[in-house]
Amino acid sequence: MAFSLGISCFRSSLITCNAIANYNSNNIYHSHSKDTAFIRRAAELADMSAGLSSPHPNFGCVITTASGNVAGEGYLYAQGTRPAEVQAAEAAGGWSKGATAYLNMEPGDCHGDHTAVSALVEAGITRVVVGIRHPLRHLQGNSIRALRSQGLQVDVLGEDLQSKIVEEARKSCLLVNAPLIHRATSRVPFSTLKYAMTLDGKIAATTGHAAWISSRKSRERVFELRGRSDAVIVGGNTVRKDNPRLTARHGGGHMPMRIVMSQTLNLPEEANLWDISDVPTIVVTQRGARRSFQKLLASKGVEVVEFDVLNPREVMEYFHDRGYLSILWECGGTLAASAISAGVIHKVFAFVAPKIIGGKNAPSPVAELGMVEMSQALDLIDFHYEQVGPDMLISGFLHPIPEPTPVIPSEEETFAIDPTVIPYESSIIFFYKTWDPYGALSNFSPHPIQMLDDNGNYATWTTVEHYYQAHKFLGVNDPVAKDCIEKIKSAKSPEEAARMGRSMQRRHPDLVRPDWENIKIDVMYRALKCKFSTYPHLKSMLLSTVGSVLVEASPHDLFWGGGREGEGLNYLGRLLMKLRSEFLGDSSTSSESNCLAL
Ligand SMILES: NC(=O)C1=CN([C@@H]2O[C@H](COP(=O)(O)OP(=O)(O)OC[C@H]3O[C@@H](n4cnc5c(N)ncnc54)[C@H](OP(=O)(O)O)[C@@H]3O)[C@@H](O)[C@H]2O)C=CC1
Ligand SMILES: Nc1c(N[C@@H]2O[C@H](COP(=O)(O)O)[C@@H](O)[C@H]2O)[nH]c(=O)[nH]c1=O
Repeated sequence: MAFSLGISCFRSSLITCNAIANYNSNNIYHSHSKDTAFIRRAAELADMSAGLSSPHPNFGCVITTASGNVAGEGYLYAQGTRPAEVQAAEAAGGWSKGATAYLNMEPGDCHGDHTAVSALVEAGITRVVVGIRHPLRHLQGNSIRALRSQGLQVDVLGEDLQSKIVEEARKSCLLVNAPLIHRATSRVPFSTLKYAMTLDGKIAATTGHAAWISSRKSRERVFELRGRSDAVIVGGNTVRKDNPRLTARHGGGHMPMRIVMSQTLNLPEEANLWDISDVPTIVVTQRGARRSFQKLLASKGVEVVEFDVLNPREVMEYFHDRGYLSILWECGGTLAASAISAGVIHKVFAFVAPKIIGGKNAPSPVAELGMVEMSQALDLIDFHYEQVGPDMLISGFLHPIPEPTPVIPSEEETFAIDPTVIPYESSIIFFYKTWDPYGALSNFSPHPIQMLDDNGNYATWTTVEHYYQAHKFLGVNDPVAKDCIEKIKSAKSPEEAARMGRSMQRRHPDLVRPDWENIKIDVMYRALKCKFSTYPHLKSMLLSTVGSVLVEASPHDLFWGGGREGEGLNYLGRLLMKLRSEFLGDSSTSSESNCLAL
């Protein structure tokens, strides 16, 4: 079938085409080799839209005939456009009958229309090989189940197919959607630190002059990296020294937001970054810093966001909550060291130019990390070397890509908490973000509660999270604690309330009520009982989950959440299951006594 390779491989790298062609001509690979070669091709296709549109899940699909020829290919250009599977099936036409489809990732059926699944079924595909399950929990497994229920054979790498080469191919699928996997498993976006340095390890001359260290070709590569990111971030000093633009000048592609981190706000009044005609800029700063300068920035249309504590982790958590998937750090060594220390940098791209500038005080890419012995050095994982023009690009990971598959907690343990869960027949309901299915179980769901305060008056709390966070400081005889309660109470969002409560607790543990650790579960239970008593539809939803284990899928909160690997204590899930039992045990259960159930 000569049609296949000629048409389908024109966009692929030579290596992949050769691998497939070799397979066809020599037939030397066993079945895993064939499957993994096509899965890698699907991942390669999936990567094609990166940088063209705003980052989104990357999907690629390859359809092959029984004899191993490529009949059709496709990749998702952007969210909401025609799915990769639809395009591949159309390209394959009649050759789809009895064919195998290779998908780098399980399709996500966000809108309930099963477009990708239907396309494969209607095309007559009989086998589907999936690189990874969808990392978002409410979508995970749905399409695989739907395909299997239609009689298709579905093989998932690492589950139904296992070997060293399968693991390697699976890794390419994890890589192509690393930002989405991070979104599903951690509280911060996927961050890449990029810098250009001379052969003697300097990112600027002693004077601070840095234009340019790397070659034009390397800098064009940087434009492409920017286009693949949701935002580019620099520190105040880079703005002062370089007056950067930070735009992705790679030809009509996606433009990332620009973020400046500055504690002092001692920044120039005129700067390229304050020109927001092409793309917006956000300045994040310390609360109260140079209010007059903040006004000036606002008058230019630059958004200013104040933080109680301006550090890379808080800033990244904030941008995660704003929905950012991936961030490119193009700062100098000072901020880079701070970000690495905070554990928010996942990947490094270092362009090394074959030139020497010298200078005892010339800056280097990463400033003080507090390490004293070489044995403490951070080792890069999965590193890669590539020549770009005259420069060498070294890239690698500081942290492995997290495993997206959730670990299921033991059913016996759950039965002990809630006897309505029948061991071996239960299912798990994960909840986390309020927009997810069962998102209303989250403490961040927008359901105000009214609870009696110390003065015998009913006070309204915007969310359970507001109530919970503020109660850390209740009864403490200190004006700062009282002020903090009021601030948390009027926080615009539960995210903000949580940030305030947590950071105050970290910075001023002396202001937290002394009995907090003993009473926090009761405080939470009271608020939850009030919420679910106040809103009948929420109570019905909770009751509809009978028989299921409820797990708050928070990867970072190991007390209230289930943790990344099921290692969390899942106290929120436990309390909800306890409340469910209480509601079931007595249909006339009164509402929480301190609660004004509407
Ligand atoms: N070759 C390359 O790839 C690059 C080279 N450079 C060069 O590096 C030099 C600047 O490096 P450097 O001074 O390290 O600049 P940075 O970009 O690291 O900026 C440091 C500034 O970041 C702000 N900041 C805010 N929060 C924090 C925090 N938690 N930790 C640390 N910093 C924070 C502060 O700004 P503020 O003082 O306003 O409060 C601080 O002074 C310039 O000469 C520039 O040309 C810069 C980027 C890339
Ligand atoms: N000097 C240097 C880099 N410096 C980075 O690029 C920014 C300038 O971007 P722009 O104004 O958009 O061209 C600058 O502030 C710093 O973050 N990058 C590189 O790839 N190579 C280089 O040699």
